[in-house]
Amino acid sequence: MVKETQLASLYVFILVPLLFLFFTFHRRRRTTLNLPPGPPPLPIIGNLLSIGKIPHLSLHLLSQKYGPLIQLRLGQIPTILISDADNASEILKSQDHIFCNRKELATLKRLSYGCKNIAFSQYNDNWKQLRRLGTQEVFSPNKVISFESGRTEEVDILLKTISAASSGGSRPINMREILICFFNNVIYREVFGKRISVDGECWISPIQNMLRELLMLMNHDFGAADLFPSMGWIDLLTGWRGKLDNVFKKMDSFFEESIKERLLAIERDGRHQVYFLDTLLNLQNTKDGASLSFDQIKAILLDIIIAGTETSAATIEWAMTNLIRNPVIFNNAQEEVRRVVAGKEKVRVSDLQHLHYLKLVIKETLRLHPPVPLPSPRESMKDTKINGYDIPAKTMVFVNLWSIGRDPKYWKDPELFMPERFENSLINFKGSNFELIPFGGGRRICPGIAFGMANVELCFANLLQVFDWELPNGMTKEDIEMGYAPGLVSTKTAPLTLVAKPALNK
Ligand code: HEM
Repeated sequence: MVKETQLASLYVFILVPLLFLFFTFHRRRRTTLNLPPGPPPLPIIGNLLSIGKIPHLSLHLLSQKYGPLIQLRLGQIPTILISDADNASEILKSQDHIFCNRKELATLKRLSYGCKNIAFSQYNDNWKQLRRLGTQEVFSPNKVISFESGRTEEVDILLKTISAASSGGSRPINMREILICFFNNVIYREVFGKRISVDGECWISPIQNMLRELLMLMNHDFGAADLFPSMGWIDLLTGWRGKLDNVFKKMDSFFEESIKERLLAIERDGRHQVYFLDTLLNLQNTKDGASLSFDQIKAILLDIIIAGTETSAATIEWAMTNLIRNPVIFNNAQEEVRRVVAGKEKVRVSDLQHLHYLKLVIKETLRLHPPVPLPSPRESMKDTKINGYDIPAKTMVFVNLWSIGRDPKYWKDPELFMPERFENSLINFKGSNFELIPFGGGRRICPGIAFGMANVELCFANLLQVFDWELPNGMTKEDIEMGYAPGLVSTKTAPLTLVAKPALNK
């Protein structure tokens, strides 16, 4: 057995000098590097206080002061922040092969079966396999088309729910609640082949509460293990780890139950439509050996549910907010929908291709209010340079999509809501124009753009066709608050409340 005195000498004569050499070398290396500018970090916590409650706003202010490429230290993690299109293009296009890794965060790892999903996986074989299968089998254009009738039915239920909730235009309705409920039902139907709730009951369903808890934890509220990897035990003391375990267990048993139910339903009634879950289960035993594990399947279900619901609901809530604040634009959009639909009661999928102005309204909404203003951070996979600055390997990278959409270098009057700015413009949001990247870019660009837009456009067009919208009595457009609530998905501090009257001029 090693004696205590031997251990003490080992510590004093070997470990201490080694640690000293490590830190001296590390510091010297960092000081000889040409690092980007940035606010001076505080001891231990670094620039953590700069993140604030609404990270995309606080970080935007920092970029106004220090520039579009900033260096920060969040706890122990060296970080850079990108806030303009030129640097974003460098990260997401020219050097995408170096920056397409996701930073592994303990919080997200716990919730995603050890990063076995697409969104939080590092750039490794797991991600490559899932992304390939996802693009070919799950998010493909054929799948978008195959859900057309379910999507249409859900829109019809939504319109009835709004009519009932507003009692012919006499009661204001909470747009956020109703939209989140709608998108949950659409996504659940597409995933499991069933609705999540009976009409109007979304907010009291335990599943809905579980999802809200999940999203709150995925907000950029880091656990200690994320920022001080050597001190992850703090999360046990603060109760953070317990909270994660608790939500994870609820989510996992919800997935297990839903999968069991689906398998039973197939056995009982046969399979009339191939839902997302069916596609994933079929990929469990493929001949080419690219089989999915059960954990990977549940992790992808998580991807679809968290990525597909609140993002789409936020897009329409912001679009309606912008319209109600700009009556002329509202009128133009509504007039177009009613002209194209010409006498029909509702907008159908085939009408959407003719709704040119409506699409400009959505594009302008995504520019001003990207639903994911600060996507989950990337990590550099090796030492590199951007604009002459050194970026060491393992640097965490944030790209502020909110700042990019409002950069006066690219956008005239960036704070104004002007869909016409896209008239005769070739700029699209599919990842090739870096001044407009609400879905991100490069290898990790959102694979659900077509799904998201199919649901958003049909729902939004019908809201404009079927109802006339007003602010509740006594409220003017100046009273609409435009502040942001904390959260990974950007929403207004207070939900938009509107009165829906059955349309007169259809
Ligand atoms: C308006 C709706 C949506 C918006 C604004 C949006 C936005 C985004 C953004 C900004 C990212 C991060 C990209 C990056 O890191 O560069 C992302 C990733 C992702 N999105 Fe979406 N999304 C939407 C809808 C959807 C839908 C409907 C689905 C699935 C059905 C989906 C699935 C995903 C997945 C799986 C990823 C992770 C991709 C990866 O890391 O490889 N999204 N999304």
